[in-house]
Amino acid sequence: MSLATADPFRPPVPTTVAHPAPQVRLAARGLVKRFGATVALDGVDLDLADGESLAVMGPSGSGKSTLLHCLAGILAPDQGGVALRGRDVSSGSDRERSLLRRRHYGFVFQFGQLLSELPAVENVALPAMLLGTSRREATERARQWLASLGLAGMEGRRPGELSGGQAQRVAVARALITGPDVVFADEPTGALDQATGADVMRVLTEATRAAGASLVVVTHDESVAAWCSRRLVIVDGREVRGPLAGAR
Ligand SMILES: Nc1ncnc2c1ncn2[C@@H]1O[C@H](COP(=O)(O)OP(=O)(O)OP(=O)(O)O)[C@@H](O)[C@H]1O
Repeated sequence: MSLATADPFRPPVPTTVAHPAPQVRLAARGLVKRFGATVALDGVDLDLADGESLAVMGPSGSGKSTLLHCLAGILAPDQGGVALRGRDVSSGSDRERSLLRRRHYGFVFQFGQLLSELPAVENVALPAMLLGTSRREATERARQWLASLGLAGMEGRRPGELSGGQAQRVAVARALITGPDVVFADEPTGALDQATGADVMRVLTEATRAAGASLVVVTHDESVAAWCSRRLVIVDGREVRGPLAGAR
């Protein structure tokens, strides 16, 4: 049995349809990014398949966040490129990359980055409204997402009235409400204790997979990476392969 959804905006419901073999969804080739004299990325290649979850690991300052930002179109690489379903998405203008992020990507950050003055339901509904969905429809979808992630009854709470783990669940719902192709998470459990972090990773990986999105997680933490299907280790802006990679 697999999980799929006819309407990508709604929480997934179980079905029994067969899926075709996974395809490469996001591909990066020869990514180089410099900040002045610092070479943050020094020729990174990457293929992310449909439904795959990838942990990006490595020491502090190795280029993990820079890689995530280049993959997600937040930064333009100095050399190389990124393709989403075969279409180049790294060379557009700031505005084009901003639209790309809104339409095709979801984001979960270390501290959630929810809007503190808005209740949870409005935080979740906002990305759908920015894509043109009516407030009523977006609010209904947001309620469904919050309920499906275990937050029924907390729709009206502001971020300051939620625990860290609850706030990250809201962030996961907000990342998924637009039916993204890829969800990017930068240290999503960095502000949480071990048990709460594991709970957030379970929700993040299960909900992302069920929604048909691929996932990229930047983390220092082996126990967080263990939730992902594959890992990429970078040191000094380059991928490290082989047994040493697992030891880091
Ligand atoms: N906006 C920037 N301006 C200048 N240097 C930067 C900038 N962003 C990143 N760097 C540098 O690029 C290198 C890679 O940084 P990056 O944040 O990608 O590393 P990281 O692996 O995510 O680190 P951490 O685990 O500590 O968050 C570092 O030397 C960093 O100082």
